[in-house]
Order: sequence, then C-alpha cells, then structure tokens
Amino acid sequence: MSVDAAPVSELPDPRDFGLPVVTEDDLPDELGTLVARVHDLVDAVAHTEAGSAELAQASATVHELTERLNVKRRDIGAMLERPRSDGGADYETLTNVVSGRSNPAAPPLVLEHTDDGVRARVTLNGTYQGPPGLAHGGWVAAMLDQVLGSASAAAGMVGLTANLDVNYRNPTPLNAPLELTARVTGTERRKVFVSAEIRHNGEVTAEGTAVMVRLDVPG
Ligand SMILES: CCCCCCCCCCCC(=O)SCCNC(=O)CCNC(=O)[C@H](O)C(C)(C)COP(=O)(O)OP(=O)(O)OC[C@H]1O[C@@H](n2cnc3c(N)ncnc32)[C@H](O)[C@@H]1OP(=O)(O)O
Repeated sequence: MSVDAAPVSELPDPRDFGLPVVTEDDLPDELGTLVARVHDLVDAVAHTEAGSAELAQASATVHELTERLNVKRRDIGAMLERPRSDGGADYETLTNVVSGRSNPAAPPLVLEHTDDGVRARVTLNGTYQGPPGLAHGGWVAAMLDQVLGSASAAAGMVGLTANLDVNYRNPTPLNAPLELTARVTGTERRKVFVSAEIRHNGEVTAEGTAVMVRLDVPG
C-alpha cells in the first residue's frame, strides 16, 4: 500500500460530471445570514415551550416564508467553487448535510487543509441529540465520513465512501467545541484508505476509518 496522491490541481471538475457549479459571488451575504437564523430556528422549535397561539402564529409565518423561498430553487447537486491561492479551485456540495454552506441542517462543520490532511471544528447544538445530552451516533459517523472524504479529496483523490468503520470511544458532548482530524493512510489502485478522529478537550470521543473509491471522470 502506498500514498500516491495526485496534485490537488488535478481534482476533477464537477462540470465533467454534469453537475451545476456556483461561485461564492453567486451567493448573497444574506443567504449566509438566513442559513444561520434558520439553523437557530430549528433549535428553537425543537426546544420551545411556547403556547398554542404562539405556535400557530409561528407555524403560519414559517409556512409563508417557505412558499416565498420555493419560488426560485437551485438544482440538486449544485457544487460551490472556491478559488485556491495556487490558482486552482476547491469544490464542495452546496447543500451537503454536514458542511454545506446553504444547508441550515448542517452543524456546520468548517473544514481547513493541514499539512497531512484536514481539520474541522464544530459545536453541535441540541438538535443533534441522540442519548439525553449527547450527540447522536449517526451524526458522529456522518461527521467522520465527511472529514474522511474531504481528506481524500484534499490529497487529490475525490471518491465515494465504499466502507466506513466507526469506534465510539467516549460520549460526544453537545454544546461543546469538537475538533475533527483526518488523513490519507494509503492507496491501492482506486482505493484510498483514510483515518479520522473526533476530540473534545483533546480526548478522543470517536474514531473512524474508511475506504474511499476514487471516481473516474466520465469519458
Ligand atoms: C468532483 C465532483 C464529485 C464530488 C464528490 C464528492 C464526494 C464527497 C463524499 C462524501 C462521503 C459520502 O457521503 S459518499 C456517499 C456514500 N457512499 C456511496 O453512496 C457509495 C455507494 N457505492 C458505490 O457507488 C460503489 O460501490 C463504489 C463507487 C464505492 C465502488 O463501485 P465501482 O466504481 O464499481 O468499483 P468496484 O470495482 O466495485 O471497486 C473498486 C475497488 O474498491 C473495492 N471495494 C468496493 N467496495 C468495497 C467495500 N465496501 N469495502 C472495501 N473495498 C471495497 C473493490 O474490491 C475494488 O478493489 P480492488 O479490486 O481494486 O482491490
């Protein structure tokens, strides 16, 4: 097994897969504000003890807003193109449920490249709850899957997860800062082996490994 990462500048262009691409200039600042407010709204709805009249009024307001926003919708699969300092571009799925810039359901996980892979920081609010007061194991796996895929892509090998193994070492807390790290550990033909951890206060709460299978560019 070896690490034979292609240069990042050779990442596939989503347009070659027939995917729509938007740039940061296509995203009004107001969208970011709306996403953050709806994220907080979901938390408020999940935990509110408001009375019937208040709930009925909020429900009508939200319904009206949903109708207004649905008048003009982006296609599913839209990719966000972000320029890199070396002249190339990074791509991310705009509505990705873990890290998507336009998805209020995303925690959101903010990713950065490191010398050996990727790192992300996130704080999960109460809407990611599984056991009382703790993060849901499915979301823990989803966040690991995301950083594992991102580490493979950051090494120039965009792929889909074929296999994901998760070990839950300690409960992952809500409303507390978490750090995720991931890196490529090897490659074999189209397979990319990746490894990741989630830490709280330096202590590992969960770790994951995955086999990503590199995508072939059509044609
Ligand atoms: C830029 C725009 C896009 C941008 C895209 C951005 C992606 C972000 C991804 C985020 C992470 C996700 O959520 S991904 C979503 C969840 N994953 C999926 O939906 C994937 C569903 N599965 C599949 O589509 C398929 O099974 C694939 C693509 C994974 C593999 O199919 P394939 O292409 O036909 O390849 P195949 O010949 O079967 O296998 C290739 C090699 O991988 C091995 N292999 C196959 N499956 C497994 C497995 N479960 N565990 C171990 N190894 C496996 C095979 O033995 C073989 O090894 P050898 O013979 O060479 O030894």
